[in-house]
Amino acid sequence: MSLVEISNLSFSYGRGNAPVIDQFSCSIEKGETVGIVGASGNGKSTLLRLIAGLEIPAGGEIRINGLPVVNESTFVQPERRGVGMVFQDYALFPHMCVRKNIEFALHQLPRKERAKHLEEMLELVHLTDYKERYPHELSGGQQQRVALARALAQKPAILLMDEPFSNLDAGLKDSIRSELLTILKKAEMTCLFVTHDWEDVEAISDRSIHLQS
Ligand SMILES: Nc1ncnc2c1ncn2[C@@H]1O[C@H](COP(=O)(O)OP(=O)(O)OP(=O)(O)O)[C@@H](O)[C@H]1O
Repeated sequence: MSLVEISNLSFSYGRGNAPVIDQFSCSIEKGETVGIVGASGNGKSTLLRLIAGLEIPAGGEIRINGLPVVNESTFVQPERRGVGMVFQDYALFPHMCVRKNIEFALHQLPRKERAKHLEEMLELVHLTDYKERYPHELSGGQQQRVALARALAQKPAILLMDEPFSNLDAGLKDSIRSELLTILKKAEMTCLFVTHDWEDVEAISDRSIHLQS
């Protein structure tokens, strides 16, 4: 069974506008890292938002772990889908230190478990020594790792990442890509990410999906 199954998904921004996603279908296996590529504006970010539950499709179905999260009669709220999302700008809370940014994702755990899980996440992304720093005191790559830790902390079934490397300079990209690959494989994570860059696809994905406009 595929972890994510998308069938005949359609979506447009506003009634009467041309569809951004038109009868799109694909499936993703557990543990796979899949890159979504395609021309600018052809709906890559929208597809991630639909899977996360941040947009409602006009038609079609998305199943996660065999259960429908959206179809004509079902809509499962984003926080109940088992989806972690890393946004293009990382969306860290600027007034919270690294520790608090990650703890935010752990609020439903009992205090003791929360502390243990926080330490595990910090170790995974190599930021144990940075936990009291604020986002503006971190490099782009370190901010990306905080966003990743926050998304992974919720133990999502699938991790969605929108242009995860776009804010990094060329020098950082190589090392961050290989670090990310190690983290994903260590966590046995299923991951779907959007990119413009074929080098990202070659570096970290098992395969790619070309989204046609
Ligand atoms: N909130 C919105 N309201 C109206 N139209 C939107 C909205 N968000 C995106 N669009 C339009 O929908 C289309 C798909 O946008 P989307 O961001 O999914 O594309 P993308 O493939 O991720 O683009 P890029 O590669 O440039 O980031 C674009 O034409 C965009 O202008």
